[in-house]
Parts: sequence; C-alpha cells; structure tokens
Amino acid sequence: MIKNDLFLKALRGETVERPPVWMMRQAGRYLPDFMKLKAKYDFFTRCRTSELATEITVMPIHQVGTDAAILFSDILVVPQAMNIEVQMKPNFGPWLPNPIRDRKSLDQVIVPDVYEELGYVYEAIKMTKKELNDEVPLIGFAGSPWTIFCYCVQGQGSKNFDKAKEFCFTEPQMAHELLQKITDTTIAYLKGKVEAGVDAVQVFDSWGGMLSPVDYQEFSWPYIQQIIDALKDMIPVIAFGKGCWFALDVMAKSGASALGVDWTCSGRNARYLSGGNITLQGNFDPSRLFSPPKDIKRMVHEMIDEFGKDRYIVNLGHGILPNIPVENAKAFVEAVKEYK
Ligand SMILES: Cc1c2[nH]c(c1CCC(=O)O)Cc1[nH]c(c(CCC(=O)O)c1C)Cc1[nH]c(c(CCC(=O)O)c1C)Cc1[nH]c(c(C)c1CCC(=O)O)C2
Repeated sequence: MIKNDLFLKALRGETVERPPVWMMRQAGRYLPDFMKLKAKYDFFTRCRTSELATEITVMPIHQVGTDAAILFSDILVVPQAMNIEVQMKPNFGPWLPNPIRDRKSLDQVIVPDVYEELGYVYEAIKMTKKELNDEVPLIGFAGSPWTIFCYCVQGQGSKNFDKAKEFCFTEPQMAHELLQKITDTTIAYLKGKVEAGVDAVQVFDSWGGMLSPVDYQEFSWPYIQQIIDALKDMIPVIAFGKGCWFALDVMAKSGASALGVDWTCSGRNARYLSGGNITLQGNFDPSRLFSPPKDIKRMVHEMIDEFGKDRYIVNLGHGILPNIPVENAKAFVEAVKEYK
C-alpha cells in the first residue's frame, strides 16, 4: 500500500485533509541536479537508461516534496516506436526529419509490439517503483493521439501546427488512419505501463486547444475516449487538454477519473462546465511561479478556495518552465501542505 495516498484518494473523489499536489513536467527542466545529468547524457539516453530515468523521476519527490511522481520519459517515444524517426535537438526541441504527409509515408507507420520497442520504459517503471518504496504513487503518461499526430505531421514544434491541420482538412481519411494507428499503439503502451506498476495514467492533449470545438470532436476527443474506454477499469485516467475548456462537459462524461485544466479557465468555470462532480486538476499559470514565494503562497490558497479542497489535485496549468527558481517551486508545494 502507498503511504501517501492523497493523490489516489482525490482521483477516487474521497474527502481529504488537504488536496494533493504535483507539477506537470516536474521531472527535470528546472532542477540543478537534472541539469548536471543533462550535460552528460543526451535526451533519449536519459529516457532509455533505467537508472537515469529513475534518478530523475524521484528527484522532485525528495527535493520539492510533491505528492506523486511522474516517470521521466517523453510523449515522443511512441512515434519513435512506430517507425517514425524522432530526434531531440538541443535548444530546438523535437525534430522529425520525415514527417507523415502522404500515403507512402503513412504506410510505413507501424503499430509496434510495445514490449519489444518500449520495453525500456517498462524497465524504468519497475526500477522507479522499487526506488519510491511506496512513498508516493507513480504516474505514467502518453500524449493524446492528436498531440502526437501534430508532431508526426508538422515535423517539429509549432505555434499553430498549420501543416498538421492542413493534412486533416485536405486528407481526412489518411489523417484518421494515422490517428487510429497512434491510438492503437498508445492503448497497448499504456496497458504495458499498468502491468509494469504505474498507479495512474495521464493523457496529455497539449495541442487540443489548437482545434476549434467542432474539429476537436472529430480529430482529438474520440481517440482520447478510446484510450479511456480501454483503461478506465484497470487504472485511474487523467485527461489533460490544454485550451480545451470548451470540451469539459463531454470529458466529464467519459469515465476519466480527473480532468486537467489550464489557467485560461477559472476554477469556478471549470467546475461549472464539468458538472461539479468530477475531480479537477490544475491550473496555476506556470509563469506565476516567477512571483515572489509569498505571492505564490497566497495565490495557491486562493486557487484551492476556488476549486474546493475535495475532488481537486493542485497542479500547474501546463508544464513547469525551465528557468523557475527551485525555491519558488518549493513554495508552490509548501503552500498546499500549509493549506488549512
Ligand atoms: C508536448 C510534450 C512533449 N513532451 C511532453 C509533452 C506534453 C506535456 C507538455 O505539453 O509539456 C511530456 C513530457 N516530456 C517530458 C516528460 C517527463 C516528465 C516530466 O518532465 O515531468 C513529460 C511528461 C520530458 C522532457 N521532454 C523534453 C525535455 C527537454 C529536453 C532535454 O531534457 O534534453 C524533457 C525533460 C523535450 C521535449 N519534448 C516535447 C517538447 C516540445 C520538448 C522540447 C521542449 C522542452 O524542453 O520541453 C514534447
């Protein structure tokens, strides 16, 4: 049994003495000890070496005190396993030299044997679970099919993912074929993570908000729903959609245990749109961690007051930024622990 089970209680909707707290992208980025490992090993080496992934995963538990760990890895290991080349270029980000934009490249995309291609992730989970020693739960994750599709078609990060959207609107059948391959792989991948020992999974739809509410229901949501359907009886599922407040009503009926929201939607509005019963997670503006610690603490208490302490998981509205002072990240977590 897990000693600190606040996070799991909140996912089950149980009453808690205070809400749990973790931060998206808490493993890595802003921690000085992570920077040392980053200087020594390239990105996919850090992902593929169980010892390194484990060390990075547990860092924020010991150094910042979050109530849950999230495995150090990346959403882009999935397309990599699907026979799509993915590089991580320093100071640039993801780079996919052969983006999927026609029938020929689409036919080369495979639905892999996840145990063969992604076994290193499962090894890292097993090692991390041992290292965590049941202190806090471990979260596994995947990108949403739409968010993975964005990188596969665009070939790199983007402000608007225009090429990904162009492919959807000019070649909808091929787009859906690719989305389905990603979905099938992701379901198998996450089932493997559950078998390896994660305690919850989060689907990151980081670029769902690039779509109009109508297009979201065609190109993103149905695939997330397939993932939830396949996993919800095995493990709690958190669906995070950045900029997807417009879909909270549909998401609340999906069987997900919790919904992640970003800072552009107030806690009050998120409660209203999601019907008031489902656990919500979020939504501190990551840039607000630049504020002095005393302001962070006040704003965190106001945020908890607005969401309510139950059925709530304190988090940021998106990933922590790389240049946040560790002291400020600590203040964020401490504020939650001090909440009365
Ligand atoms: C869109 C997305 C990606 N990756 C991820 C998302 C969804 C969440 C979000 O929207 O932030 C998710 C992710 N990526 C990473 C994690 C591990 C856990 C954690 O950091 O808490 C998680 C959960 C490590 C990483 N993934 C990446 C790094 C930085 C590269 C490095 O360390 O060398 C890390 C620690 C690289 C990456 N990976 C990705 C980008 C755009 C980049 C470059 C920009 C950046 O630095 O974040 C794709």
